[in-house]
Amino acid sequence: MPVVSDVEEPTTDADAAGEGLPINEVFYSLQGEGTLAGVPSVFVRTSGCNLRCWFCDSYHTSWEPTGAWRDVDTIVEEVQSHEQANHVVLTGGEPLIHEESIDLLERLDAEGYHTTVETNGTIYRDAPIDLASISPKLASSTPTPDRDPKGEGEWEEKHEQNRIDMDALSQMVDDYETQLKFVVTDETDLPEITDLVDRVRAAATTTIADDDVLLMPEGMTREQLDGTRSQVAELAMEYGYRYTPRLHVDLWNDAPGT
Ligand SMILES: C[S@@+](CC[C@H](N)C(=O)[O-])C[C@H]1O[C@@H](n2cnc3c(N)ncnc32)[C@H](O)[C@@H]1O
Ligand SMILES: Nc1nc2[nH]cc(C(=O)O)c2c(=O)[nH]1
Ligand code: SF4
Ligand SMILES: [Mg+2]
Repeated sequence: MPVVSDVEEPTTDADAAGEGLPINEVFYSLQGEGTLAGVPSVFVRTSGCNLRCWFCDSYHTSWEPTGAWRDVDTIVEEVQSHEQANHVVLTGGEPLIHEESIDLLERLDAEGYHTTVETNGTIYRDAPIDLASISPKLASSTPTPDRDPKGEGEWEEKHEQNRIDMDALSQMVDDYETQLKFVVTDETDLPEITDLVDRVRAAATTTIADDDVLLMPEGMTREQLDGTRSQVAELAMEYGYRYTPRLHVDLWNDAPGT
């Protein structure tokens, strides 16, 4: 598979290294996260990200971006080959760094699909998105030198500077049906979550209910989730937020294409 040149900044058609989108994988599975967990869905995973979470479970779209450029027609054909699915999840990497994601979402919408976009919430795009599944990144995601999976903390400052964009977040909340899905490492994340939710509520016109706020345990394997899920479930009850499992990890652990 041709390796994608590092895509870290939002692209325009003119900037893009090729026609279409850098695609890491397309696969059919059950939505594993959030309010639509359990729904059969085709996943389209773009490559390239503007952040570097130390725990990123999609290392080959962020720390080592890998994929092949595919045009929108080819991607839509591959989605349609999974005939049972009515739902498509566009994820990454960060899918909204690519302007061409808008074309893909428009085509999928025209074909009648329900679209979910998994996004870190730092880039706003005007597109037919049925569910914006926003996962704002907390301080505990920052790749400090002791937690850097690749180098020695070279991304720490840039990640820290770019992980929250209140304008993009509030515009997304106002324009789309939204869930705010936080990766929780332990109880020390909660004050930052409540503060961030308050700030988005103040900046947006749309009401954000407590059950639109989801706590998801950190962990890319069953073993890691064994160490986080009970505590995160208790925290959801304590704060009145929704708990979301990582159903795909419970079912298939960290198998590729799930
Ligand atoms: C790989 S990201 C791609 C979409 C986008 N870049 C984002 O972060 O939302 C897909 C989802 O996986 C979550 N995620 C990534 N690594 C994780 C981990 N180790 N444990 C739990 N969730 C994780 C992200 O927070 C996000 O909700
Ligand atoms: N089954 C399954 N559900 C998911 N929901 C969000 C995912 C993602 O990586 O964005 C994901 C994923 O990778 N697999
Ligand atoms: S924002 Fe998403 S894709 Fe980017 S590094 Fe973090 S979890 Fe991975
Ligand atoms: Mg995933």
